[in-house]
Amino acid sequence: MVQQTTPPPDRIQAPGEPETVIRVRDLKVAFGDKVIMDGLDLDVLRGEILGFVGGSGQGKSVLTRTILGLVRKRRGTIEVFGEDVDDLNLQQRRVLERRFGVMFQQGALFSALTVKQNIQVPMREYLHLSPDLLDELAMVKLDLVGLPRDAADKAPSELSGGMIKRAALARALALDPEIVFLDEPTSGLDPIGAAEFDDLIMTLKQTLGLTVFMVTHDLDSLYHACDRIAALADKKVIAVGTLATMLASDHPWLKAYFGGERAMARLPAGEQGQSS
Ligand SMILES: Nc1ncnc2c1ncn2[C@@H]1O[C@H](COP(=O)(O)OP(=O)(O)OP(=O)(O)O)[C@@H](O)[C@H]1O
Repeated sequence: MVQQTTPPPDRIQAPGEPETVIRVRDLKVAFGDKVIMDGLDLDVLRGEILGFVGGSGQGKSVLTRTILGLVRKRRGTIEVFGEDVDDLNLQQRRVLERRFGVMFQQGALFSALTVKQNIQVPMREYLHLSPDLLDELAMVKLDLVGLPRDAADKAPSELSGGMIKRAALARALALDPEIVFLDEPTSGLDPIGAAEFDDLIMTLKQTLGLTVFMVTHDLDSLYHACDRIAALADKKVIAVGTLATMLASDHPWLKAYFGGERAMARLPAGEQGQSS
């Protein structure tokens, strides 16, 4: 007989409520005796763009790498698609990895490979396809991110900053992931290029149903592209919610971040009255 177990109250999903695709609880990460996170909780919901903010060196990239299994945690649980990652064997882990796409800071393309070959790196690792099919798939990914097809045979050094970001995104999308992790995707882009990149992410979210975990310092991205924002300070996620939630927070770091002159100047008109 199959034993029925009742999920704990915080796991029961009300009808119509978005699924939690990443669920982090009581996470502790440290390097030696330097504690980076302690008691961190975070939910990422299916189909959302979650903007992740925090001061420099607070651990945003480390959290991403911990969720990806690249940094070992000291304590806590990380569940992805409802599975505790600690319970997965090597094969299950590889299956899970295929559902992730990752775009590291500065694109991190292999400089000795062409754009097409870069996009094909994850495909070669996980799929067994003919060279022709690999080429066709790479072209589909180029189209998807709005790169011209003649970019395929170029070296990363021949691309503009904006094109490098798009190529890196194409590689992150190589395996048709369900969740993409973007580490400061618009850094180094001019405001027009950054806005175009945000539009691309929003379009991909709509058309592919992607869930996006985006570490960013870009206020415009936070205001215009993100469905929710999570803020990291004091080794924890101190607030999570819409921009209005951030603006209403009394936490000193959030007040300084979102209430500062630069942030206020960029605030969408509808939110202007939210912060004092
Ligand atoms: N492998 C490592 N070994 C030791 N310390 C590390 C390691 N990786 C990161 N750290 C430290 O962890 C802290 C958090 O780093 P992290 O790169 O996550 O910050 P961040 O919030 O992403 O910063 P930024 O916004 O500047 O990119 C830093 O103090 C960093 O020096």
